Amino acid sequence: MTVSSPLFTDLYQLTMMQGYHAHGLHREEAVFDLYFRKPPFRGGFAVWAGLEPALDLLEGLHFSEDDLAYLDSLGLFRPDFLDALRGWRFRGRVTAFREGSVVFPHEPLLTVKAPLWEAQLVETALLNVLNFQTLVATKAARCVLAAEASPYGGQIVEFGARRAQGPDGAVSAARAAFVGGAVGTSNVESGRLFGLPLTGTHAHAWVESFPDELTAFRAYAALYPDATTLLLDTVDTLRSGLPNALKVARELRAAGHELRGVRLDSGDLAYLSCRIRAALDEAGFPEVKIVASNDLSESVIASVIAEGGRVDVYGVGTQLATAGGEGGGALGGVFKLAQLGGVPKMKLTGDPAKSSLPGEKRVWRAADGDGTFALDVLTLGEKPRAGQQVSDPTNPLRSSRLPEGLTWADAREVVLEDGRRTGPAETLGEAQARARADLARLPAGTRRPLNPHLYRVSLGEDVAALRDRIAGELRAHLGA
Ligand SMILES: Nc1ncnc2c1ncn2[C@@H]1O[C@H](COP(=O)(O)OP(=O)(O)OP(=O)(O)O)[C@@H](O)[C@H]1O
Ligand SMILES: O=P(O)(O)OC[C@H]1O[C@H](OP(=O)(O)OP(=O)(O)O)[C@H](O)[C@@H]1O
Ligand SMILES: O=C(O)c1cccnc1
Repeated sequence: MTVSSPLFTDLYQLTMMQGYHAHGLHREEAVFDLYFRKPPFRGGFAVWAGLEPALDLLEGLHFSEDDLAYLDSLGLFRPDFLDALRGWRFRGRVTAFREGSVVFPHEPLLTVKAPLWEAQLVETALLNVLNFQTLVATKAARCVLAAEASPYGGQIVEFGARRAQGPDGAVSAARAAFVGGAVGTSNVESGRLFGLPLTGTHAHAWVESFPDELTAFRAYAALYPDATTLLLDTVDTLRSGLPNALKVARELRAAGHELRGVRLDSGDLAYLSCRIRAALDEAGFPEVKIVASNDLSESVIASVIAEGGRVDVYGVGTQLATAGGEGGGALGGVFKLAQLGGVPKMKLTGDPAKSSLPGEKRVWRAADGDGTFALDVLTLGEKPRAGQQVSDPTNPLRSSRLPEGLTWADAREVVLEDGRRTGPAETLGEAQARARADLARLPAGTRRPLNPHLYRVSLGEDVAALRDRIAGELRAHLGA
């Protein structure tokens, strides 16, 4: 299976495609919006990730003879439809936030404008790639924000391949974690695929494989004299690991090298890192880094720092690669029809948060005088102006007037035209830099990990009026 296979979709997309084809609807121009309704981890934001792999997927999509033979074998698809899939490719336009952007609920993150059958097919794969990578990038950003709150600084590396949801999960989690601010991964295949910096220490098994800890430490240092990080807790962190590591650090220095780091993998990481920092400093090794691991999460990192911990690098595994924790596990991004053949469409439900927003929308982001993001506004095209009325997408009763003094920017770009990229693919470094810059522009309360201030995404009057008109028509049709 590759994700660029057109069969990486739900069966109903293909059965609908055949139906659109049979009814002559397939070439109708459709507009679909991809968005989520709730930020993950009960936080205030998400870091948008997975766009470049999603564009690769759209550019490469085609039905091979094998794909068509398999579809034929299902006994569901007619020869004329299968014939029409020969030479089929995605020819749509995609407008999206650039990767690494900080994004919020209810705003279209990516809009597909394409013949209906093309847009319908790609829903599953787009959501698969973008939901997961956005979730993991957001988790990484939360860990990075926690680590950087330390007066001494702190970095995140991704250690999660052994716990990730399958090989694909591990590889895309490593990529997404980097977008969210992790500085490296332990997974070598991810390093190769994406050019990510690789990082690593050694395991308990290394120490257990030698007659004693000191011999094991010396053997590792002899092999990697400029890249050794020693794991301290196989025997006893303070009574054995630390004194043995100090011995090896002195021996390395005498031979013209420096010990790179030590790793803590159990016990109270705040207490132990303080004790070890003091011992390393006192022995003349202030540059030796302290790495910590053991079921870390943004809240453990914050706790270690609140207690004065001196960890330099946090190796985060399970919680990062599986995006675990409350409000994690999955991002509920959706892909909803907003317009067909020029006619705005919406899904009406009893729950206003679940109704979709009709029309072809633009996302505008406002910044205040010092560059801090102020709010996002969706319009049918026009740039918002001071004094205009805007309203909450889920509660029309909550409305306000746009203040003076905001600078407005079109938040998205056309990234695919006629199914082809409009420019070169961005590098992961660019995406990571964008995430860092955007996170720095978030209001502090929105960055807060728990019970954050909810950043405002509002509807311009034109979008709200269109939604009210169509909702009214749908209700009138029901006789409601
Ligand atoms: N100062 C701290 N504040 C908050 N959480 C911490 C702190 N120090 C360690 N932790 C976390 O507490 C948990 C302790 O895990 P655990 O009970 O497994 O302890 P342990 O000493 O590592 O034992 P084991 O040897 O079984 O791994 C881990 O998730 C660890 O990251
Ligand atoms: O964030 P995490 O999921 O903890 O990932 C990193 C962990 O993976 C390794 O040990 P492993 O968990 O395989 O064994 P251990 O629990 O016995 O250390 C490593 O020593 C870390 O503790
Ligand atoms: O290199 C390490 O220390 C490492 C890698 C993966 C998982 N745990 C630790």
